Amino acid sequence: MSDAAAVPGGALDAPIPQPFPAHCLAVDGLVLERGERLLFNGLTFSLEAGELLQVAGRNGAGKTSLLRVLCGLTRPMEGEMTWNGVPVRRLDDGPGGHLAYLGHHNALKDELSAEENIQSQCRLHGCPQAPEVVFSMLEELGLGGHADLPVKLLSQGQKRRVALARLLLLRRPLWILDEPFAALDVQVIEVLRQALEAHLAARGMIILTTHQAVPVRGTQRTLTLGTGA
Ligand SMILES: Nc1ncnc2c1ncn2[C@@H]1O[C@H](COP(=O)(O)OP(=O)(O)OP(=O)(O)O)[C@@H](O)[C@H]1O
Repeated sequence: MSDAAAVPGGALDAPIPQPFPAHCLAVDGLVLERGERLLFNGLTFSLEAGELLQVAGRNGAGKTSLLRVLCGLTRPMEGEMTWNGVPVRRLDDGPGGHLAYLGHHNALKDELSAEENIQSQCRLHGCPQAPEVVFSMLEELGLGGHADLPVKLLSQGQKRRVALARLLLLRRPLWILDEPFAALDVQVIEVLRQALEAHLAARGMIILTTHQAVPVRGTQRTLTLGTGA
């Protein structure tokens, strides 16, 4: 099935979501070694409500590794993170947490449909959604006719769209996204671009890696790894 299947209007018509409270994240003095390579040493940055941080750097510079540290999937040798001034070991993505993470893998269960994948994850994260809300989001992302199929039957780009629909419905203030534009056709790139802008406008925060410029209005900063940071 063509990944260029229609996205109605090619745009997400959803209004800007209810604003989040003004959170802030501070990262101080992170040190990480991988396979005997020092990827970063004393890495320090902060992020305020409504800001986007693009993590840049050449292949192998440590971008994915940094996102994994932020999500608590990899433990740094040294360093501290605070969320609203309170030290945290990891940015919680469990029920009641503040984080939604979209990595290289979509983390979908192959045997479940798009709708079931999203419903189960939303319930697990403590924000159950009405079926019509899920279907409407899938429709926005051009998956209206595919909501009931096991996701193993979807193309790579369609699976990525399901993962994006889940991200948009999880309602978390901090999005951590690893190469979110990869495997998307131009129409869904536009949907994602608008979703990122709406998230920032609602005082959400975004940390993402991408090898392209981020075509999003709003406060953006760049953190380039592999420069002795
Ligand atoms: N589990 C691991 N064990 C050993 N080395 C690892 C591990 N995971 C990553 N690395 C190494 O850490 C370095 C940084 O990898 P990482 O995936 O963070 O880079 P990246 O900047 O995201 O790269 P790309 O742009 O290619 O996605 C690489 O040299 C990689 O081989």
